[in-house]
Amino acid sequence: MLSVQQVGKTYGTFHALRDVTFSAQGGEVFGLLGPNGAGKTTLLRILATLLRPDSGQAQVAGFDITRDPEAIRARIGIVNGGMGLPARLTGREVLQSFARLYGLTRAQTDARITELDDRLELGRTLDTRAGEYSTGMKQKVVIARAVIHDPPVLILDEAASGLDIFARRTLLDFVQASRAPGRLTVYSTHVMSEVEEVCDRVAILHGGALITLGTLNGILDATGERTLERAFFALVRGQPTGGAHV
Ligand SMILES: Nc1ncnc2c1ncn2[C@@H]1O[C@H](COP(=O)(O)OP(=O)(O)OP(=O)(O)O)[C@@H](O)[C@H]1O
Repeated sequence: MLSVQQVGKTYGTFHALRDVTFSAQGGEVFGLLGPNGAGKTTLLRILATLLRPDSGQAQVAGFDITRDPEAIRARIGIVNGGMGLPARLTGREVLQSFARLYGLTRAQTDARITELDDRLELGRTLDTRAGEYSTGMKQKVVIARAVIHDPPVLILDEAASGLDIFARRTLLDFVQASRAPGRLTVYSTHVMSEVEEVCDRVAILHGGALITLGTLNGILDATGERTLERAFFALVRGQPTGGAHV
């Protein structure tokens, strides 16, 4: 479902990603964990075909990021921090316009909106203009928009950031319930407890390098620590603190 081979990216002389290699399968919620600046967003932008790597290769949903970016864009949904909504449109209108872009019929769109209303508790967001949304309402519609076409690969980049506990709970429950054969969610965050709760496996990025990959229990066993946070500090001890300059 997702395969990354020796991907590297530099910004000028700064190594944001170096030699990152891993794969993730359908049926999993795959965590990407790392502190600010670790390279998570850079990696996710490469996987979403929004940014080209300087080196290495990657395939998403069976397609190559360099050769078939359009095929990948049709098969992924992405949520990242900077996404806005048109203030004058209601949530329903936002979802309907994206559904049209993806070629859904009116009946398919209505059925999908009903399903997402149920799963994401969209409620009154559907008929309220986006300009009047709270942060939580906005993020729910942004997530619904990302999955309106029912993509096999969902990429969430710090999707719980800024949400209150109710909206955060809805999001984490949605991610849990999205786990299904042939479907992959990539869940990127710097919040360890979110990884502990929803991810089947996690890759930890630090200074642009992948420093470990495994199940939560596997990482705890390997480091002899009791929590992911303690394991993280054990793993980064002695490593450079940021992407190095060449
Ligand atoms: N366009 C850019 N030009 C120069 N440096 C950049 C650019 N984009 C990102 N960087 C740098 O690359 C590094 C990795 O950034 P990235 O956004 O991928 O990290 P991140 O793990 O997503 O962190 P955060 O959670 O803070 O977004 C950071 O040091 C950042 O300052």
